[in-house]
Amino acid sequence: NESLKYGSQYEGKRQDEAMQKFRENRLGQFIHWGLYAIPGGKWDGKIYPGAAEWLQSWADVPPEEWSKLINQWNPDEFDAQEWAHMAKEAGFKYMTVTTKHHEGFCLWPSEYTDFDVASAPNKTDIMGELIDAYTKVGIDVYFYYSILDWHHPDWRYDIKSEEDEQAFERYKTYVDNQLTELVERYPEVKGFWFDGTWDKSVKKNGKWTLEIQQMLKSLKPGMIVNSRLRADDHGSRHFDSNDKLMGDYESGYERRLPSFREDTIVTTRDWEAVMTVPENQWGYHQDWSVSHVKSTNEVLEWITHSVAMGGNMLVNIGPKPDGTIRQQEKTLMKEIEQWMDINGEAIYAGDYLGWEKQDWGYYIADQKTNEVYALVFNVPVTQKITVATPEGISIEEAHPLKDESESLKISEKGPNEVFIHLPQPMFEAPYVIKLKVSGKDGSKGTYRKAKT
Ligand SMILES: COc1ccc([C@H]2[C@H](O)[C@H](O)[C@H](C)N2C)cc1
Repeated sequence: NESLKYGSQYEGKRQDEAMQKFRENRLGQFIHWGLYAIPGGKWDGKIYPGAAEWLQSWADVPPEEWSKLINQWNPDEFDAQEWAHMAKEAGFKYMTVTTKHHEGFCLWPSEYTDFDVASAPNKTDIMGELIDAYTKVGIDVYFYYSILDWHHPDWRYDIKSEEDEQAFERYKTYVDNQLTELVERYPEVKGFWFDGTWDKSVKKNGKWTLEIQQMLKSLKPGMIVNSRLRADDHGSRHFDSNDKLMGDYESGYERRLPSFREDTIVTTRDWEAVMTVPENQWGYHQDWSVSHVKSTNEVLEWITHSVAMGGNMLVNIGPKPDGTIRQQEKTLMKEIEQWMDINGEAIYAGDYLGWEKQDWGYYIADQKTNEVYALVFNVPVTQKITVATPEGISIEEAHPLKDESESLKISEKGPNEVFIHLPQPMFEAPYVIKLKVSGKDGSKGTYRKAKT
């Protein structure tokens, strides 16, 4: 291990209350909103199938032309309470919203730029409305902030000249000022989700990325910052040159999940996956036929897979330019609500169990109660699931969360292996079973050692 000045600052999971709450939240809502919602993936009459919030890039729109979209920013149907209510009903425990995406447009009245809502026809302070409405219903709010900024004249992809150096110094001050402004204006914010940090200019400024983290934590003790912000002394990102995680949790899983076979190392740290409902649309795209759109059961499996590996999941919505939520996303939130109303106890405060992964689905252990859940996604034609327990641990009872008064038949399969017989007719939604487990040492049988 070499000594690094701007690498990882501590090892292991933060155990303070703020981080414990992040870890127990497990299920969050990601919101991508900005000027990109106005064209919604279409420019000069052409639909671009790529991510709608990247349309400026796909359609190669000059910044000064893209910036004119500010004159069309008028979300007159925006109702933060409605969004917060839908999110609360769906069972989201936290929410992360774009304050500023790569386009550089600020969804709050910033004193450091005119490219913000204060300079648009509709001057609503979107960040203020959202953090008030979501906090009021008990949902923790986090801010997404893109370091990459296609609008700001001092942004640089790389630092190759004295002029670049001076410009980027001005840009760093702009960012520091905006981040300070966001925490001071919205002190209930719980943490920051940084993005747009892959370019050389940021990788050459690892010290700055640590200073941002330290500044935020001094502004608000307990503040949570993702690994994607950080570069170390040598430009290594997320993990420093000694392979130590930087930031408070790993945020490398974007539209992909760790594998139970190869990646159980993730269970030794806090992490969060983020996912889109279409294959790859974060901002509003008017034509979702351009790619596969995940069904509710697919989204539920993403959520379950993340929690079963000891991580969090942010499910994304991309609101329309008028401030309303598209029907597919409203339906999805309603269906998540219906499933979470019955099965949320297996998700909230859920964690990695470590029993042998089975093809029928996932195990989740409750961090606090030590209850064990089997979440069945792949219906077995044998009409029973195999549960193989570690030495000395056995399954006493099995009750479906749908109706806990029901008991499922358990039969011996072999040493430390039982069958749990599933009800007929087979079910259409992920079926969650609460297992009553006994252990040789009297523990509740939750075998927690993560295979690293
Ligand atoms: C270069 O590939 C990228 C770059 C940025 C992203 C951005 C998306 O716009 C969205 O904000 C996602 C969370 N982020 C990683 C996605 C893919």
